[in-house]
Amino acid sequence: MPSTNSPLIIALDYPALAPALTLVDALDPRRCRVKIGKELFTREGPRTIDAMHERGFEVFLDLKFHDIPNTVAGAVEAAADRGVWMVNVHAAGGRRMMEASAERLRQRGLETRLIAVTVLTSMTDDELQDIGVVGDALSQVERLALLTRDSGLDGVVCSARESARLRECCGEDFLKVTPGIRPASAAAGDQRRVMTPEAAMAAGSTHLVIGRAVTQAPDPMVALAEIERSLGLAG
Ligand SMILES: O=C(O)c1cc(=O)[nH]c(=O)n1[C@@H]1O[C@H](COP(=O)(O)O)[C@@H](O)[C@H]1O
Repeated sequence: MPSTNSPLIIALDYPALAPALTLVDALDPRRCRVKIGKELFTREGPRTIDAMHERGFEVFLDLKFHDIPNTVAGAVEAAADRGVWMVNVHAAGGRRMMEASAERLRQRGLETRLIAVTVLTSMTDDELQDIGVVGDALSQVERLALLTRDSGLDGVVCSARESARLRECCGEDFLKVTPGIRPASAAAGDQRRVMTPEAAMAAGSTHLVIGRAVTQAPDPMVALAEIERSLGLAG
């Protein structure tokens, strides 16, 4: 499978495989990776992963596992056995859950990257208070990122607004996968902690997850090319 140096991950949030393939067949696996999330996976299952691999794309399986250690380690192992490039869990599942998952991949010699969601990019400081979190999003993300790093994972999902802080406390190599990416002209929708692609890369994000700004654009390929141009990536 050809690997790509592009930081771009296109979120295939579609209700069926057919429209996802329509987009993917216009994309180039040397220019981006793709993300399969809860909606597409629940409707169409593991064949979605195989369809992307057949087309040469590396896959981020975004199912955000959050359960007891034994269950999550088994789910992470199952994802890795399907050959995905990256899989995620919720850092709120705690140290033992994350350690068990990372250890399972190591024992099996599986190279799938394992990352943890810190604070969802749709959440605000007020919403964190509602669920009993003391402190703002930035300090909660930092706390969970350090826990994730100490549990032996490869990185986190966070908003780009936290990338600069995490670069300082967790280093350049620790993956900072950032959704909530919005070109200046795009609507935020349900996202709250958003940033433009250029600002996110400058802040230290290692990967940008981009969904509706491309998939819902009048011409997705024009929208993607514009993002690549803004980042100085060869189109
Ligand atoms: O883990 C994720 O990918 C994720 C974490 C997070 O905190 N926020 C977030 O938006 N995501 C995902 O990233 C994608 C963002 O999509 P857009 O808002 O359309 O760009 C969706 O597929 C979300 O499920």
